Order: sequence, then structure tokens, then C-alpha cells
Amino acid sequence: MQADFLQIQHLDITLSGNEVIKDMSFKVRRNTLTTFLGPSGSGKTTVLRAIAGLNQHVNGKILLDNQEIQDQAANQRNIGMVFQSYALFPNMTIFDNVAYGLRVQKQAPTEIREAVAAMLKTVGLTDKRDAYPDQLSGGQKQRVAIARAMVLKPKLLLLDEPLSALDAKIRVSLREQIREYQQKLGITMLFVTHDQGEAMAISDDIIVMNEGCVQQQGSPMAIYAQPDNVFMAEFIGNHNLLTGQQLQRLGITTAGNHPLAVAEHYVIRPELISQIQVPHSVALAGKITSLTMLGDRVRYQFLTDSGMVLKVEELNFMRPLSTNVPLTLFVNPLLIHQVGTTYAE
Ligand SMILES: Nc1ncnc2c1ncn2[C@@H]1O[C@H](COP(=O)(O)OP(=O)(O)OP(=O)(O)O)[C@@H](O)[C@H]1O
Repeated sequence: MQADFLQIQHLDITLSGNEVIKDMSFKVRRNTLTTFLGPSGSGKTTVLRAIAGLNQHVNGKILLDNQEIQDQAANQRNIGMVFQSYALFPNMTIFDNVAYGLRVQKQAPTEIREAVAAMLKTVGLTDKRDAYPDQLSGGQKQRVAIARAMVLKPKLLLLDEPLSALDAKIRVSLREQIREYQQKLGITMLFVTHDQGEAMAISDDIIVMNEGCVQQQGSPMAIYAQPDNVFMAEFIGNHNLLTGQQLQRLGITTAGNHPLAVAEHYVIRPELISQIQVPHSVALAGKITSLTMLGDRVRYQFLTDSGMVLKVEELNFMRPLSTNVPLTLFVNPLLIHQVGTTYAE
């Protein structure tokens, strides 16, 4: 079983009179990759900096491996950090950049040579050991920054939007590599991003933040399929958010095996409305009014005969549905998820 390795308890952070983090608590399991996901300004970087010890005074407790660290200086915490901007030393070779922290710790030269060589091998940059940062691509520079942090064997590695400065293709490849390093070396990583796809693809756990509060923590699957509240349903993925009353107008009387509550909100993901009929499906008559090609999927606007507009998505492997002709689609009420009446406080 993976123990709770990092525990944040009742964290409050005020910056220039602005309460940025409000009574926040969460846990991160050992040897997992946990992502902080949230809109811009939600407080992700602020929490990360507090964990690293880079903030001014914070209220609350931060426990790492059962030790309180909130009053320790940053260099006492044994926490590594990787930034969007790489922050490499431009006048040092790649080898020296990676060796830097070990030299500060005054480790023996042979040990340093071995550790740096092993780390450069892990990140696939052995042939760049004598190059300087400005001779490397953005993705390679970030791999050096990650190697420089990992070589110190930190208890926890914090990564603050490490892929944001890279182009889309490199971003996908480097996120997979980061996940691979994390699993291979058994590092606990806390990774900040505002990119849902990135968070979904690499995380054991996702912590979704908004306005200085945790909205939900869970596996990528749970975050997507069982949003806890209206913010979560709207923030993650594409959605149809409907009240119980609106569902009734569509002829739907149950959701997830429970009777509908008229004032509650429910979410139907667009891919769950389809041409496929299963036992207990409810038929929805209407017509497609527009379609958008997304490459692997097609997104439709479906206007029901009762006057409601629903988002529908289908994989793009068949001829697209025709617009403006009568059409019946189906939804399985068991897959409709209740999300409550309000945003999480
Ligand atoms: N030094 C500061 N003084 C006052 N307010 C600050 C300070 N630094 C950040 N804030 C505010 O704190 C909030 C959280 O900022 P933070 O950078 O942690 O958000 P974030 O989720 O990391 O955003 P982004 O994704 O844009 O980096 C924002 O509203 C920001 O304006």
C-alpha cells in the first residue's frame, strides 16, 4: 500500500493582503505522480512554492514523510524543483549543470561522475555532456533540468508547468518520458499544469484547484466520470449540464439508478449520447443542426424535438451524421452522473 507521503493540512497563504490559498488540505501518496490542475490564478504555483519553502510565512502544516517541514529552510527540505523556464546555467556544460548540486553537497568526484553519467543516460543525453545549454533544443534543455533535479535523489520532485514552453509534439513525448522516469526511479512527483490532456495522460492522481481551494482529488478516470460538483463537470472535458427538470423534459426519469431530483444538476458527457441503443436507453428525437470536425472525433449540436440543444461526440470512423434530418439518438440513464446543486465552497 502507498502511504500518504506528503500531507498538506489547513494551508492558508496570504500574499500582499490577498488570501490566495484558503484552508487547503490534501495528501499525495509515495511514488506516485500527482498533478495539480486548475485555471490560471487558481493558486497552483503558490502551493508548490510553499511546499518547496520558497514562500514567505504560511499558516498550516506541511508533512513530508511524516516530518513537519513548514518551518524548515528550502535547502533543508530535500525537495527538487523544475521550472517552465529550465533555469540552466548558460556558462556550464550539460555535465556540469547536472553535477552542480552534487558538487555543492561536496560529494566525491568519482561518485559525481558516475551519478551524472547514469542520469544523462536515463534522460538520453549522454552525447550532449560537453555541449552548452544554448546548443540544445527546448525539450533537451528541460531534460537536463529534470536530470539536474533527479540526480540529487530528492524526496519529492515538484514540476511547475515544465512543458508549457515546448511545442505540442515535444510536449507529448516529454510528458511520457517524465512519467517513465517517475516510475523507473520511484520518485514522488507533484506536477503543475493547466492542460487537462497532460494531467489525464500521466497522473495517478489529479488534484483540481479553483480560487485557492481543492475542488476534487481522484484518479483521471474518477475526475472525468464522476465530477463532484458543477465546477468540476464544467472544467473537465466537454459536457451537457442539465437540471433534473430538464432531464424530465427529455423523458428521462432516473440517473445512475436513482430517481431524479428536479433541482439537482446532472452531467451527460457528449460521447454518451449516440446511435447505439442498449436495454433501458431513452430515445431522444431531434436533428443535428451543426457539426465540427475535431480530427479523431466529430462534435455535433443536436436539437431535440423538446427544444433542448445537446452536445454529442462520435469517433470519426464512419460517415458523419446528416444535418437537418429527423434523427433518433439514445442515452443510457445509468451513465448520467449527478453533480449537486452548487459549486464546492
Ligand atoms: N506576490 C503576490 N502578491 C499578491 N497576489 C499574488 C502574488 N503572487 C500571486 N498572487 C495571486 O495569487 C493567485 C494565485 O496565483 P498562482 O500563480 O499561484 O496561480 P496559478 O494557478 O499558478 O496560475 P498560472 O496557471 O497562471 O500560473 C493569483 O490570483 C495571483 O494574482
